[in-house]
Amino acid sequence: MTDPERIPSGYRLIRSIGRGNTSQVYLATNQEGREVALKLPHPETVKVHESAERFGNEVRLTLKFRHPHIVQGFGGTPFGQQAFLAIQYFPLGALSEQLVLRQGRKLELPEALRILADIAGALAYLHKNGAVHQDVKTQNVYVNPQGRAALGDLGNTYFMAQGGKVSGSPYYMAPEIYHGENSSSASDVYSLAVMMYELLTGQRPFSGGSYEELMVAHLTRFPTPLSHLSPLVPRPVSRLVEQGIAKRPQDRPSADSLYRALLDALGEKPDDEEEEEAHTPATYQPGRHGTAPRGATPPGSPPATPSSEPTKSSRSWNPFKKKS
Ligand SMILES: Nc1ncnc2c1ncn2[C@@H]1O[C@H](COP(=O)(O)OP(=O)(O)OP(=O)(O)O)[C@@H](O)[C@H]1O
Repeated sequence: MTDPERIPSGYRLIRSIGRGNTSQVYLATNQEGREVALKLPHPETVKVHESAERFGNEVRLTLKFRHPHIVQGFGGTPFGQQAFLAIQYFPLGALSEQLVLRQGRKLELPEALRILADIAGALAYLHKNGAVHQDVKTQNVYVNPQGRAALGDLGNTYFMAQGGKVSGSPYYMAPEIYHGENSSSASDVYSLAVMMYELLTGQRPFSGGSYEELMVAHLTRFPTPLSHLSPLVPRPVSRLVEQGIAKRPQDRPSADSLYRALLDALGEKPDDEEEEEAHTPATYQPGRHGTAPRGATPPGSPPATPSSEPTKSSRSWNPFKKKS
């Protein structure tokens, strides 16, 4: 039973819709009567510095970014006993849950291309703004009943200007992360390419029954080429997926080139108009957020050091500064 004192003012709980490691999620209505997914951190989350920081990070970044394919934030409080995050509600839940309900039946090709184009677009937008998501996977993708997708869970997202971080989920994590090196936009591309392979073929490129087995798979194995398993996937897309899961980050394409190839496969052009620049330019202040490695951090993770040049926007934009 939720302590009524923890329900943010103006919100009305309808029912519980999910429980994650960090928070309990409710379907609720907000002040305007809009249905939202309301995330309330578990009491343990707010007590432990690392997890409280991660939740706070998710709140602040979700409220800062504006993109049609990033789960929209409507309101939130990052820290303290009253911490919460109200976001866009997706009645079908996470894509991973939809895939389970389909009992292994793979998505139709246009459906998969649509979802992947939306997520690649969201990722290209984050990268353009100097951010790395660090946890691209089907559990963090939400698809609405019209088949349009949004990328969620910005809890591990960080700005390249703040220095590299090490985190991810074992099925999707890039070889360099297993090596204990810093993540970068190329590590996100790897995770996206793994998800593309999964959605376009109906099977994951790398499998294993334990963290160690998965590590060996990501570091040493080369999966069956996507074009062999799904010959109907347009060749430029399957080629980019194969490049996206390259072992070396420098051999991978950009999220933007994946986005463009996916749009091309759908017969569409990039609509730059639909993007809004991330807002609230402010002075960059490193060090506020500590990324919480999520169960998969290799031992001996290095200290955070800059992994790439900050982009223009990441230098001038501080996500942690309160809106004035
Ligand atoms: N926007 C949403 N719309 C509908 N259902 C959602 C939404 N966000 C979360 N859920 C449901 O709640 C569950 C838990 O959410 P999530 O995984 O984001 O929890 P978390 O504790 O914040 O994250 P993590 O487990 O990664 O720390 C999801 O699996 C999904 O079923």
